[in-house]
Amino acid sequence: MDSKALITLNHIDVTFQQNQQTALHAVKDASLTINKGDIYGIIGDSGAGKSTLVRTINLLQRPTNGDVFVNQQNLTTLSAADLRQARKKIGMIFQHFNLMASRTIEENIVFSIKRSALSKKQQHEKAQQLLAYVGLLDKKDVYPRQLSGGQKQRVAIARALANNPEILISDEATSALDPKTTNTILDLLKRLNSELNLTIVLITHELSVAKKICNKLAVMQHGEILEQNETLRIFTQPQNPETATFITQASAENRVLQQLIGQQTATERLFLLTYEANTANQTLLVDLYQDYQVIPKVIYSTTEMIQGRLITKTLISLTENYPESLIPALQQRGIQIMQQTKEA
Ligand SMILES: Nc1ncnc2c1ncn2[C@@H]1O[C@H](COP(=O)(O)OP(=O)(O)OP(=O)(O)O)[C@@H](O)[C@H]1O
Repeated sequence: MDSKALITLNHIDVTFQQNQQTALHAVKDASLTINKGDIYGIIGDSGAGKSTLVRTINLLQRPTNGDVFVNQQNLTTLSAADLRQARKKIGMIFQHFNLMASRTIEENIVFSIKRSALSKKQQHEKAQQLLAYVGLLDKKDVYPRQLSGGQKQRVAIARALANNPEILISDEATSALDPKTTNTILDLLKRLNSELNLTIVLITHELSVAKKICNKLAVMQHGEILEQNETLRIFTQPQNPETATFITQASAENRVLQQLIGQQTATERLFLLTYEANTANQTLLVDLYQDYQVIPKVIYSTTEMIQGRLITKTLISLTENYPESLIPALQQRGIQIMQQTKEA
């Protein structure tokens, strides 16, 4: 086993028996490795199996088949008492915060360490330190209903940290928040990762979240992991055509693209190019003219930051008689190129 690996999921299957005749295969033969210090994103459509797979990491969901290793320890073979100990090292936050409405913010945090070796006084000191860390010490005596969504998620994060976890699982933790609050929570998660060396496993259906903080991604579809790689690679050079289709369809600009593609005439061919906006690529369109005497029409172009790198997406139109060797030549330059056709 890889010695840097903190979490290894080995050939995980999860099947839900729906009735005597039918079973739903929610996760199919999924294997992945998460290293210490990763912010590892799991992306994919609704129902792809993301939550089910991630819930096997702390055995909230027992796999039907396969092994779960955390710190080289196979959790599936542990006794109930050892599993309880192992789970303490894995904190979790959720979309709907899951705070206890009848307890104050401080009591919510104390509750999760009430069986620890700490004295009552130490438990309260710890809760207050954690609230200070997430910037909410002044709210320690209020109840969850008196907080905004972003503040509730900060409390949930403080609570998840109370047992000094090595791993934090975030299941759509920003999905109920507005974009500005989402950014503050993502900044906080990044801080936990760099200051506390916390490994984060993050489920999201928002590609912008994955682009902003994940260093690695696994893409799931119909229970299977289609592809796993560094975030930049997934968005710029996906190896699996279904990954490429998923990230294009799930992207914010897809509607605009579909509209433009719908206006395509019979004699033109549209291609979506994705590439790093570096000096070599600044002359891309001029190079196409010089090398192939084609003049691509630029229909749409956008640039965004992924993992600190500027990535450009450009929709170009070529006349139908473009030279075929142009496509492999672009791919050789590290440019991802996808032909776009009108949806049936
Ligand atoms: N406890 C369960 N019993 C039966 N079926 C389940 C159970 N949990 C999940 N499923 C089914 O397994 C499949 C995968 O669900 P899962 O929640 O893992 O997907 P997801 O990718 O996290 O989706 P979403 O983003 O909508 O939460 C779905 O078809 C879901 O209905």
